[in-house]
Amino acid sequence: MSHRFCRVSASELCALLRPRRWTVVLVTTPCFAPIIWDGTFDSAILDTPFRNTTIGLTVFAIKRYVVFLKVFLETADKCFMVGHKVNYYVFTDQHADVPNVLLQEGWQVVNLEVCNYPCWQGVSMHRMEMISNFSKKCFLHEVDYLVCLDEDMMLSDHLGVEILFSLFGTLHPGFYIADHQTFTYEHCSLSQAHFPRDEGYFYYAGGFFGGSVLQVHRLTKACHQVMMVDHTNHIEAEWHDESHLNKYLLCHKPTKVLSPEYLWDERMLCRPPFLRKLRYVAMPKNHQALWNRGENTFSINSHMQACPVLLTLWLCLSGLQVTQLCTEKDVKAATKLCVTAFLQQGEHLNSFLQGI
Ligand SMILES: CC(=O)N[C@H]1[C@@H](OP(=O)(O)OP(=O)(O)OC[C@H]2O[C@@H](n3ccc(=O)[nH]c3=O)[C@H](O)[C@@H]2O)O[C@H](CO)[C@H](O)[C@@H]1O
Ligand SMILES: [Mn+2]
Repeated sequence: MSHRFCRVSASELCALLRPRRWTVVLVTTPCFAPIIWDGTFDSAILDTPFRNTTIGLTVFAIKRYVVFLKVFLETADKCFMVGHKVNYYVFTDQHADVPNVLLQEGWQVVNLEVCNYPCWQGVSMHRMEMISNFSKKCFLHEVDYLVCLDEDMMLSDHLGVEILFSLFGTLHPGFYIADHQTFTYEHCSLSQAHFPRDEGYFYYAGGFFGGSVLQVHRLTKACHQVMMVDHTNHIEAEWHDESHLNKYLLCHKPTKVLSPEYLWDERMLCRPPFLRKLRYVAMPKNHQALWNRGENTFSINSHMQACPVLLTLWLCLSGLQVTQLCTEKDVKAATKLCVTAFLQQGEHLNSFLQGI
């Protein structure tokens, strides 16, 4: 009987056994859907089967959000689906202010006239209705896939066909390493977005989802319908369309999941070393300037009383001034991100809390 050992010197053996600084990231969901990170795909191989594919990108620039459009389009032109055919669908009520951005040959911007809603929640939530309506009316005949993005963001690295599949969602950057218990699913049992606490593996971001036109049509139609049921019952899910998107993706598992490379906010979050690329990042946003004076104004005191430690903590971590948290939405976002801060800064926070 022969022993088949390979010859390894003592120093090589030491090197092999020495623990390395590996970072383990999840690359499939429990349903075996791939989770897309840098290094898990090869664009050169993937581009060929998608050669004749047309991709539709939906983006909303309603009211003052039109100010973000120029940078959004300019950066998308450089990074989004390079080498493939893209139709940009810009839903807007501000036609006169849509910038004339020179795009790659064959690409086009299609302006879609839509109405606005008095508050930002209304605009954000009605995106589902508008995407659903236009999917049926034209997208189904014009493109193969739809990518539905927030517009107050910019592309900062390659974002290509590796994301395409029948239905995909993006891990929310605030919760990709968070404990399942902290996910901000809708816990009010009266809402259609209600999510039992012991279900769901991932928390998805409202600002980046997509898939085949048929699947996106189904998703947006279903989300709109349940939001209307909530509306009739005078209920609004805490995270609006994002809450309903999460509920939908619990019941209809995505076939691909995008890592937080595909949605990040450098001002709010510490970038971990394993996040090798940031492909789509938040632009700085001043809510006061975006909204009309008096609209959505909010007194911080009531929330500070409700949750003073969380808010103080978040303010310290983010370096924000109290005066910058001027709207209810800001404070909600602060509280949501505070959970992340707790998880990411664990050690520091313990000592910080002891000092309070
Ligand atoms: C990055 C991300 O995951 N963002 C989600 C998050 O908040 P965000 O704080 O990112 O929401 P937001 O203020 O960016 O609003 C969502 C989007 O609606 C559009 N818009 C909004 C208001 C307006 O007056 N005009 C206008 O055009 C615009 O395209 C914007 O990007 O949670 C929201 C629901 O609470 C949505 O699910 C967002 O997609
Ligand atoms: Mn946004």
